[in-house]
Amino acid sequence: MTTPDVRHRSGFACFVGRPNTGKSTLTNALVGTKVAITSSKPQTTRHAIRGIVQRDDAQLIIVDTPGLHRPRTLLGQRLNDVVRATWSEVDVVGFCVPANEKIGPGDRFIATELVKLSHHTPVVGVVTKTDLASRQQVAEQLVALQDVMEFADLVPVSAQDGFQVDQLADVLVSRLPEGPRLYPDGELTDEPEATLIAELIREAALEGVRDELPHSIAVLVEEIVAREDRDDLLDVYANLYVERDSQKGIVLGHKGERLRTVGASARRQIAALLGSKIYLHLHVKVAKDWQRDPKQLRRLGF
Ligand SMILES: Nc1nc2c(ncn2[C@@H]2O[C@H](COP(=O)(O)OP(=O)(O)OP(=O)(O)O)[C@@H](O)[C@H]2O)c(=O)[nH]1
Repeated sequence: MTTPDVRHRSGFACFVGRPNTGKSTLTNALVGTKVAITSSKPQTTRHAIRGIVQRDDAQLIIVDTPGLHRPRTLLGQRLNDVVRATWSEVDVVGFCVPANEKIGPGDRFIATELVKLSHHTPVVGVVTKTDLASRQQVAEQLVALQDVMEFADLVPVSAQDGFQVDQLADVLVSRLPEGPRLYPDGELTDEPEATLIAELIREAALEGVRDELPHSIAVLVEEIVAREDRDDLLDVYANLYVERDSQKGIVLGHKGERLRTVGASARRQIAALLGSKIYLHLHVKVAKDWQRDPKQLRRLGF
């Protein structure tokens, strides 16, 4: 229960950083196993919700961002625009740098971008994977990180052994505005995995084409099976349904390139969700006017 002298806070956070810096693992450590059903997300964010930290005094919603890349193509630039838009929509950003790796050009590139928004969105420096470094190394990394940009706060954590995970939650929560829960309790879910996976794929597929295909994509996970003779690999079979042939083209992209990107992005998230390597078999199908056909709708899980 919220005590009268502590005001309830709620809002959004995202973690940014080079690939492999521990963002997903940290999100999972903060959130536990509860995942939000993104189809019921509040209108305040257009981005995939990775999880919700639910406390008596706060609700912290962690959203996902695709990685920021040095743009080489127009698509790369567009993607980066999406990333920046997300960063400026959240209440607090966590910039993740692992304790056991030297800060490099990739980190500095991200920092240059973060500095631009740090006057209106607080950026917390997060030194991750502290269990892989000595105390001395962690201390040095904190100092080195401070040289990269000015942070609202600095927190070393290990998602692996739980070191300072609660403290990080406190720091992030302290940066949220006062406000009521954005999700009622009931919307945190232990949804069947297939529903969550379908939602992750749908979100990935909508990224960047939401305006063109706002409500025209549905995803059905047909099967999740363990690969024979392997205990570390799951095959996930999913179909992505659109209403018209023209929409199929949009989803596939030139020579199927867009679908491959969508698949790769969804695969990473599904792997994080299931804690296993996965192979995603993703196919696009046209289900004519599925939004108006109750039979189709039921089949697609609506
Ligand atoms: N020892 C240790 N390993 C960690 C920790 N956090 C993450 N890892 C490992 O580091 C690797 C990358 O972690 P992820 O959470 O996937 O990193 P990410 O930043 O989300 O990666 P991308 O999705 O590629 O951007 C995985 O093998 C994790 O198991 C930690 O606190 N300690």
